Amino acid sequence: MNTESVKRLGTMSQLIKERRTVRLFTGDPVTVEQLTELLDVAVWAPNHNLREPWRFIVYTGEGRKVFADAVFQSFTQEEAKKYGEARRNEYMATPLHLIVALKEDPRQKQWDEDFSAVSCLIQNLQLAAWEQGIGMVWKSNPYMYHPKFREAAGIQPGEKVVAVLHIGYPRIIPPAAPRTPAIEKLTVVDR
Ligand SMILES: Cc1cc2nc3c(=O)[nH]c(=O)nc-3n(C[C@H](O)[C@H](O)[C@H](O)COP(=O)(O)O)c2cc1C
Repeated sequence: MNTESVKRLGTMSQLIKERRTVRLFTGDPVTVEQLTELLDVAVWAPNHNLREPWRFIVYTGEGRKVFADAVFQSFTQEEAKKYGEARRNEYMATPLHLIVALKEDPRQKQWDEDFSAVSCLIQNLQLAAWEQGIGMVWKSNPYMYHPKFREAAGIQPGEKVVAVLHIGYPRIIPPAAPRTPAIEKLTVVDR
């Protein structure tokens, strides 16, 4: 599948099934304006009491160095030597890096609701982007929890990084990994 065939996708069901996580991007830019439009779709995610518990930080252009440096700061000396350079190059070649952060509520119920809402928002974003031929990978790397990464990336105390998303036009779209039919995980209670 290429970008053109992504654009031809028809129904919402098709869009959901055909979206793929993209890890390799072309050099074509995705602008902050494009991202903002997509986020303005994504924020229609359901969220309890309309708390809108999210915040976004995007790194683009030279700002990608800030992101790369933040990740680098979380590395041990050995890790930095092993893949520091490769990671920097990869980050500088990817159009956008987006952090989606959750404003953490100290109340458990609200925290759970808000985390769920942010997850809904992220999937909205992935689908809205895919409709435009834009791909991304949702990352959950250990550096997200590292104090040095958090500080260098601009994460505030009381914020949880829910996702780091690397965003761009797909260079390679991976084949779909099959899903287990829902019936196999469905318990029907009818009496
Ligand atoms: C919470 C979450 C964390 C993820 N973390 C990573 C990650 O760290 N690295 C990665 O390559 N993909 C990550 N993914 C993407 C999944 O690997 C991907 O969704 C899965 O392989 C299915 O592929 P698909 O999205 O193309 O259907 C993550 C997805 C989710 C929802």
